[in-house]
Amino acid sequence: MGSVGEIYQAQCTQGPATVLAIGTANPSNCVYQPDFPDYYFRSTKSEHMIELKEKFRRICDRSTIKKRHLYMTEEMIEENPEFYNSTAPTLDARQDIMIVEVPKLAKEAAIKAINEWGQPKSKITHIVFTTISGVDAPGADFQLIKLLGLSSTVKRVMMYHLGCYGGGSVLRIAKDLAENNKGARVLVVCSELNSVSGFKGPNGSDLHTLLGQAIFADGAAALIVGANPDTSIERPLFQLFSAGSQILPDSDEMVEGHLRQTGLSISLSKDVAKTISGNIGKCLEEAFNKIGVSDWNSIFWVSHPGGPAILDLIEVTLGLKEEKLKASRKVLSEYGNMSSPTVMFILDEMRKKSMKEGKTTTGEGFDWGVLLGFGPGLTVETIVLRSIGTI
Ligand SMILES: CC(=O)CC(=O)SCCNC(=O)CCNC(=O)[C@H](O)C(C)(C)COP(=O)(O)OP(=O)(O)OC[C@H]1O[C@@H](n2cnc3c(N)ncnc32)[C@H](O)[C@@H]1OP(=O)(O)O
Repeated sequence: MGSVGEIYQAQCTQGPATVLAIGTANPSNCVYQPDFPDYYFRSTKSEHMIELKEKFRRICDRSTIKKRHLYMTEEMIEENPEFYNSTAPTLDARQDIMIVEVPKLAKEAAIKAINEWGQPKSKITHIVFTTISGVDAPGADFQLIKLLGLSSTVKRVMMYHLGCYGGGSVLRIAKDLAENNKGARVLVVCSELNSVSGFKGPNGSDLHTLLGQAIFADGAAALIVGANPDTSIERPLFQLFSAGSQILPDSDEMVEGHLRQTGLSISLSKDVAKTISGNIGKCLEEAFNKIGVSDWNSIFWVSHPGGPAILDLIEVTLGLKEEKLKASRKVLSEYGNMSSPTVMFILDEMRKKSMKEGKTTTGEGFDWGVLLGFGPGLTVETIVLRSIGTI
């Protein structure tokens, strides 16, 4: 038997944690943004709100979103008129859907990630799960273990109600778990049904909700994360080199998500883009200082899009070349703002595009990259990524 110190050391790994697979999933109902103002005002019996519909059309047109996947179909909305009555107590009905459907969508994404990883699911040792779509006990992490048939000894971290920065938070936690537990393989999951949690009818005195109906969407993503990959059977995609988290000054009320009897009520200040872009340089400097990187065009970018105004202002403020935020803009355009899983869809797009275009690394040919999660707080999660050579 070894000394206590040796036994302790044997439990740890040589990092860094590495992404070994990515899977994504969306509900089958797909809505096209140019059709959505008609769809939304028709299904909520609000066609008489002509001016508000025109404003909504302007927001949809400016959103740069082409299509989104929404669990709530037009038929469901028509069959549940209380969902678009902004004063009806609908939380129970919303919870009944989300408690079942959030883990189900997560399962679809997780199966794809596990299949890509190619290892038996009995090797999964931990789950880190986030959603802002409903709360329950035992939680969505527990339900996912049952749905996938994972071991009852899987160690769980469930983070409810983080919002859009959650995609960064789960990676930060998974990194620590993978690097401090030898042999750990962490299933990292974000699953969101924003169309159920926050669906409301149009109301001229609640423009934040109106904006939310134009940009938020549904989706789930799952990653397998582990340190010391066995490259004879596992394929590394990105290393999670370091992780930081920051609350931005004077921004407490800029993005809020309050769970009410009427569903999730979101507020989105018009200053969000200005505040994020004004602070992002400092977050990057702190993250990359030790590595000696200060040219933000020399790294690859996986940024939560929020909305086009946020990406536009980050681009201008940091002097980024147009191609830097291309993967973020593509996911925004094809899927909308899915909240927490959006950054993982962008990571997936990044490695697939890099491979397809014959780039030398999974990060568009660059060695270093950044994954940014933004959300209520305002909170910024900054994950420094290291790409993997493709040759
Ligand atoms: C980032 C996080 O913290 C986490 C999240 O992801 S939460 C979501 C964050 N995303 C946002 O807050 C959206 C950011 N905003 C945008 O991307 C864009 O402003 C937009 C797509 C909404 C509109 O595009 P734009 O180029 O700014 O067009 P613009 O003509 O100025 O605005 C269109 C309409 O939207 C309205 N609008 C813009 N921002 C608004 C807001 N925060 N609340 C209410 N209305 C808003 C404008 O008043 C305007 O109305 P009119 O046409 O009647 O004047």
